[in-house]
Amino acid sequence: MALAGVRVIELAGLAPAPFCGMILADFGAKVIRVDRTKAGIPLDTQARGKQSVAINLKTPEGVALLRRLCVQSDVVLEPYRKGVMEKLGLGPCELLKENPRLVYARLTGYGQSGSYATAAGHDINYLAMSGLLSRLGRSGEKPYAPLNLLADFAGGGLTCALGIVVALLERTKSGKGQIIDASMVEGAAYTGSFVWKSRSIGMWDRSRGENLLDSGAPFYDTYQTSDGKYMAVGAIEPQFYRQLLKGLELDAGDLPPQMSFNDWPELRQILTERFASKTQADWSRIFDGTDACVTPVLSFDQVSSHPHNRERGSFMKDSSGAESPRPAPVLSRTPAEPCLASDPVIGEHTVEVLEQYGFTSAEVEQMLAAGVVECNAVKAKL
Ligand SMILES: C[C@H](CCC[C@@H](C)[C@H]1CC[C@H]2[C@@H]3[C@H](O)C[C@@H]4C[C@H](O)CC[C@]4(C)[C@H]3C[C@H](O)[C@]12C)C(=O)SCCNC(=O)CCNC(=O)[C@H](O)C(C)(C)COP(=O)(O)OP(=O)(O)OC[C@H]1O[C@@H](n2cnc3c(N)ncnc32)[C@H](O)[C@@H]1OP(=O)(O)O
Repeated sequence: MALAGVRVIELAGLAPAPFCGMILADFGAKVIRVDRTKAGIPLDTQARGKQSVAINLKTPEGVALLRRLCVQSDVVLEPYRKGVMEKLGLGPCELLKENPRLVYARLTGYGQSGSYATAAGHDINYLAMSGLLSRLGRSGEKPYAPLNLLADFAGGGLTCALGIVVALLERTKSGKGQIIDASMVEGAAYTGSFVWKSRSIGMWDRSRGENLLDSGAPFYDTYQTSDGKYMAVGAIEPQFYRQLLKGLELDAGDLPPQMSFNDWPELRQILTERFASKTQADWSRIFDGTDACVTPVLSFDQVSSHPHNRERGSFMKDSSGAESPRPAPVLSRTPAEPCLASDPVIGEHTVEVLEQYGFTSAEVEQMLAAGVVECNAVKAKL
């Protein structure tokens, strides 16, 4: 796999850093998640392919141990509030001095500088600060955050993974590591570069929810079908819009012009009534194989059995039968090979990993006895 041989130390976090670590693991990196001792139930749902060591970083021995792990690793990924790692004596100055090849990735909401740098926050706050949230939502309604996808995952975990891969690539030339300051505000804003930069061509001149791509246009929206499901319509270009009308058995001559903003409410009403007259399966049969840009809005239950997704194997099952998306994108020679085994329990690999990193059995025993590290066995499932 593309990242085979890359060793990553991921400090356990809430959602974005675990996703970043999972991407690296899916593409072949060896990712070791550092959990707290006495942590209880693991809350990381993005742990695929990782190993877990439990270390008490509130002890000098725990800190010294982590430093030893970082000396022999390529990447450290930390998701804490600014200053937490420095307080522990694990800041980039210390770690890069000991391992100048280390890529030190810091994934935070507000970044490592600026007046909000130390403030707590979550996806919705970062999205708000990026400007994007002000543009999301329907006409006349308040701004609406689309789950925690944009800041935590697109602007956070994914962007940080890009930073890590780029830094690793650069290291092949310079031989040097570097610090990555991944702010979710900036990552989300960067993901939204199209929105930012297409203001210059008037894409967002109207209020929220009244533009071409923000549910303002009736030909770029969702419609309920007679069985309570939905269809997604993205028929922007005139040639595709004509196919939409054809599938709906509507005559362009009886309708207002496609791009007449003032007539959009009337057009939306016509499309709403038409879509409500048949089931989702009926509409799918009508539009499949056309260029009308009309697709069913699939539920999680429907997604993997849809013929297109099934043909590509876009979703996969783990050893417990749970379904999830296959890693993307697909590389032709060295594709991701996601681990299908169950996620690690906290501290499951403590002894194994420490031995791999050169600790003697006596050292490991001593740290276990002193509560510096913890090793937990997987409970058998009956
Ligand atoms: C919207 C998303 C978040 C969604 C996550 C949800 C899935 C979950 C969030 C809450 C969960 C629920 C909750 O826990 C209650 C239930 C618990 C039950 O067990 C299960 C059900 C629950 C309902 C549970 C269910 C779900 O899991 C939840 C709903 C996001 O937006 S995520 C993005 C968040 N932002 C960031 O990541 C930005 C960067 N980070 C930060 O700004 C801060 O870390 C953050 C997130 C604000 C948290 O601040 P906090 O004060 O808690 O921590 P820090 O200041 O960073 O300091 C960390 C301290 O921990 C020490 N430490 C770290 N590792 C170790 C170790 N191995 N050993 C010892 N100590 C360690 C570290 O030294 C720091 O200590 P100090 O404070 O003394 O410096």
